[in-house]
Amino acid sequence: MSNLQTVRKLILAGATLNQTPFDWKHNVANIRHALEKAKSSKVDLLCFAELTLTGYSCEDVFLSEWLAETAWNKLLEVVAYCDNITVAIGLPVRIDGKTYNGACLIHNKKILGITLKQNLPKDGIHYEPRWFEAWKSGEVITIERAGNKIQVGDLVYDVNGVRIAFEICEDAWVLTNRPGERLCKQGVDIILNPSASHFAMSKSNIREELIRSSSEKFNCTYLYVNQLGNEAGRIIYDGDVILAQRGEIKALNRRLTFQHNDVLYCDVNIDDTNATIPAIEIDSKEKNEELAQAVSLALYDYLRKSKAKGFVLSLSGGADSSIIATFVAEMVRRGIHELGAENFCKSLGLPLENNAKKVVGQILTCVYQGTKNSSTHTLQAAEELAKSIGATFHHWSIEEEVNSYSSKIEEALGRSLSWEKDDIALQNIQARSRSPIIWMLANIKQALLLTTSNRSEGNVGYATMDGDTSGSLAPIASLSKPFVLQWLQWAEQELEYKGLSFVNDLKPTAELRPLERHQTDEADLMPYGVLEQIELLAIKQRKSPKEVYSTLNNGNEDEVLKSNIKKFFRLWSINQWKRERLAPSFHLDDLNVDPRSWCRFPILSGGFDEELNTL
Ligand SMILES: Nc1ncnc2c1ncn2[C@@H]1O[C@H](COP(=O)(O)OP(=O)(O)OC[C@H]2O[C@@H]([n+]3cccc(C(=O)O)c3)[C@H](O)[C@@H]2O)[C@@H](O)[C@H]1O
Ligand SMILES: Nc1ncnc2c1ncn2[C@@H]1O[C@H](COP(=O)(O)OP(=O)(O)OP(=O)(O)O)[C@@H](O)[C@H]1O
Ligand SMILES: NC(=O)CC[C@H](N)C(=O)O
Repeated sequence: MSNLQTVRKLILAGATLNQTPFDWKHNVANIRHALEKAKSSKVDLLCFAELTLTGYSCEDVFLSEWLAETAWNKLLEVVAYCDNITVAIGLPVRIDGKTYNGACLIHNKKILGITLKQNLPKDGIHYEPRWFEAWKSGEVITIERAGNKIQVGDLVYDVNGVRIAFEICEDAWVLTNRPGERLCKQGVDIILNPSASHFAMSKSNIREELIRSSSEKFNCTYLYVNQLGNEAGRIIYDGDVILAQRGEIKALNRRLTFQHNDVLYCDVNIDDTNATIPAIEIDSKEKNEELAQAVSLALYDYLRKSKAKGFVLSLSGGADSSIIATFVAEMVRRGIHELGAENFCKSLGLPLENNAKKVVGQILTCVYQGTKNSSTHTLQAAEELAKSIGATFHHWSIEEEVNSYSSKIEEALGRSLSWEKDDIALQNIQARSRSPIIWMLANIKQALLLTTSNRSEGNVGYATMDGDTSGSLAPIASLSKPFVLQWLQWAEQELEYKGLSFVNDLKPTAELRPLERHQTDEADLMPYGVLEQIELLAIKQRKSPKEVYSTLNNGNEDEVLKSNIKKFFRLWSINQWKRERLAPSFHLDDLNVDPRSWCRFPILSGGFDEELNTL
């Protein structure tokens, strides 16, 4: 930053990295790679995301002594690469048996200090207070590491006449106690915000507006850098780098890249912001498009990080399994487009293949598993879709297995089973008979079995445990059925998956009862639109049954609505155990029912009995 004193111009950069919890070799190499890029572009100040060294999602390992100790040693390795550059890098810091979430500022191979996060997120999917202590605003202490004294806490740094400070992720989202409020009074020029902010549909605009308005409010240059990709299984980070000056976005990258890292540079003038050279890349905020990109990246990261050889899917030709097959095809298309066929195949341990459809054939195996209750329409829909995307497709009947189980039970009970008496059991045995054989295929192929559970059925337990819930990854468990249905229409048109036309012509049905009974999901449950409305009020807005009713009934008595609300709350309560057993799922929507990331509810409860009786 040699010329800072006089003109206060500098090249600012943000580096978003796809890290993995305590994968030291990869994480440090990735940091180094981004650093080299920045140095060769003569960057003066480079900011990485929150907890970049360890990864954001080390969970209870953050409570150990060894993680912070190793992170410190890795930090020293990174410091040694920081010649002629100022670098901000996130890591956990352990002081007196407590862990803090820190951002270290390094200038020309010297540690200037470590800022500690003051506001810890505890809402939605965030559980930071379990692992970290919040730092008190205004406090600074000195710690010793290997004989060196280091300032930590609430710091403002002066680097060649430019005043730099931090807000660490949630520090910017809180309504009170924002560090920025105090920093702007101290005349800070640049606020750096290293973040780990999860993807949720339509959240990106909110994030950008937060950064823009922060730069205006604090009259400063504000640089925000998010984590990238599916770091640890469930949560996807957008990987956005946003630079704003005094109320104007000056630099923005395209989110959700398949690359390991993305460095965005901007020629910044601190005093005359009109002289800053904007660097704005095109990034789509359209909900269906951003979802396609996020799920594609999530599947890609999950596959390469789990080192599995591909995916196996029980493909019924219905919406849920078909959207998942389409997502896998889309992951291949986007991955090849961005990385090139060679890098894409290499990163997944696949033989080189330039044709995207053939790559899908290597990665995805789909099986239609019919019974006498399956229709030719669903078989055709499954087969046409699989063929159109290039997936490997098998078709077999599980009638023999279903009959074998049923006749053994009949013999043991000494009576015949009937649809009148044994409806649910006769449905479930079909769903369960599909499971052992498809798991066997997954074992043989060393592949991951994808389960097709969606959020609407998760709400009410409309799935057979260890039947259609079988699998080790649930890509759409946070998506509602209405969203799935409209996305498929969009994908047929906009992404040109013409093979979806048969799928899009069908009505959701489990096909578990005899065909002449014309089973449909909505007849079994309630219209999906109604279910979604009740869910929004009952789960996201946490309203009581009475409040849900009074919000939806438009002032009129509505017995059907009452009965649907009762059904929802009853089924919701008795099926918590099923949600506890769902396979790990991607967090795609901030209304999510995954008890291990978003929504906690007792497994055993009063089930709203009293509240429902007063409806
Ligand atoms: N609190 C609790 N804690 C632990 N376990 C509990 C429990 N309550 C019941 N259970 C156990 O759960 C069992 C019942 O669960 P489960 O066997 O899954 O079956 P269940 O939930 O009774 O029935 C499955 C429902 O899903 C529908 N389904 C199935 C398959 C596919 C589709 C589709 O849309 O394609 C729909 C089907 O029409 C039916 O309405 C009980 O037999 C009991 O053993
Ligand atoms: N005939 C079948 N062949 C293969 N898998 C099946 C078959 N029927 C059901 N399944 C599996 O069970 C899952 C659950 O069925 P469900 O009906 O909920 O979903 P879907 O058939 O994909 O979509 P929709 O509900 O819109 O018909 C399917 O996604 C699929 O994985
Ligand atoms: N890592 C964090 O502090 C997350 C903060 C914030 N709630 C977000 O979702 O972006």
